[in-house]
Amino acid sequence: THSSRPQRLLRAVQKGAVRGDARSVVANIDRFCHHSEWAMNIGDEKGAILDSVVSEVNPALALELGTYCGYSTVRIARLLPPGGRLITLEFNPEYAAVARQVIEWAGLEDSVQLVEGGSGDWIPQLKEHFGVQSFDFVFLDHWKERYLPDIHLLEECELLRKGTVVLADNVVCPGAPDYLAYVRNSPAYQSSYFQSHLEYTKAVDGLEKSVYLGTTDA
Ligand SMILES: O=c1[nH]cnc2c(O)c(F)c(-c3ccc(F)cc3)cc12
Ligand SMILES: [Mg+2]
Repeated sequence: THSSRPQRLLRAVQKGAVRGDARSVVANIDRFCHHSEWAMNIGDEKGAILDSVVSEVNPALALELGTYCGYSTVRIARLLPPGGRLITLEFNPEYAAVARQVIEWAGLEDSVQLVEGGSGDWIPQLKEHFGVQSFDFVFLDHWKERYLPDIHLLEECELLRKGTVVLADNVVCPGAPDYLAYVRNSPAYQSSYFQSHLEYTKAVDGLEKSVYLGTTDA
């Protein structure tokens, strides 16, 4: 009946962070991961790059694939403009349960909608279920094998518009070579790489930022 790592991470937030203070939730998760247990949050170094891209896009509507414990969910949601919304998809129910509580501790539950389920099943339902047209910003941080099929699915479901920014974590470690080859070679994207380090370690990792240019169809 031992706790899980996500549950220990949540306890660290509830113990150390100020309720309603998103910055302190982020700081306490980073402290926990630096000093107690590594966890696969984007972390402070790559998180600063995420913050700068989100601030530049200033999305009214954002999508995150892969919530985990809600660390990047909080980083993104705290930067949304008034009325801005973030939809985040998580496959693992245990992660989702922890993430809901982390998001609530940060006081961001009103601008975040967490959906439990697989991205492959949910992406085709987002328009009718949430009444969304297209996303201004998409963050890929779920599973490297899903990056390529899911960006194709987002295109097919017309959930991207000219100028939508797609940011992908872990393009080096664990790596998503097929995804990188696609966004870097497709005329539909203007792609750029931000070198950084794997969260809480010295290993190299990076983020790929890809701006959707739309299709050449008439
Ligand atoms: O599966 C993942 N989904 C989303 N993000 C991840 C991540 O940021 C990681 F560092 C890692 C990771 C896990 C173990 C390692 F040894 C290295 C990276 C995995 C994921
Ligand atoms: Mg990641």
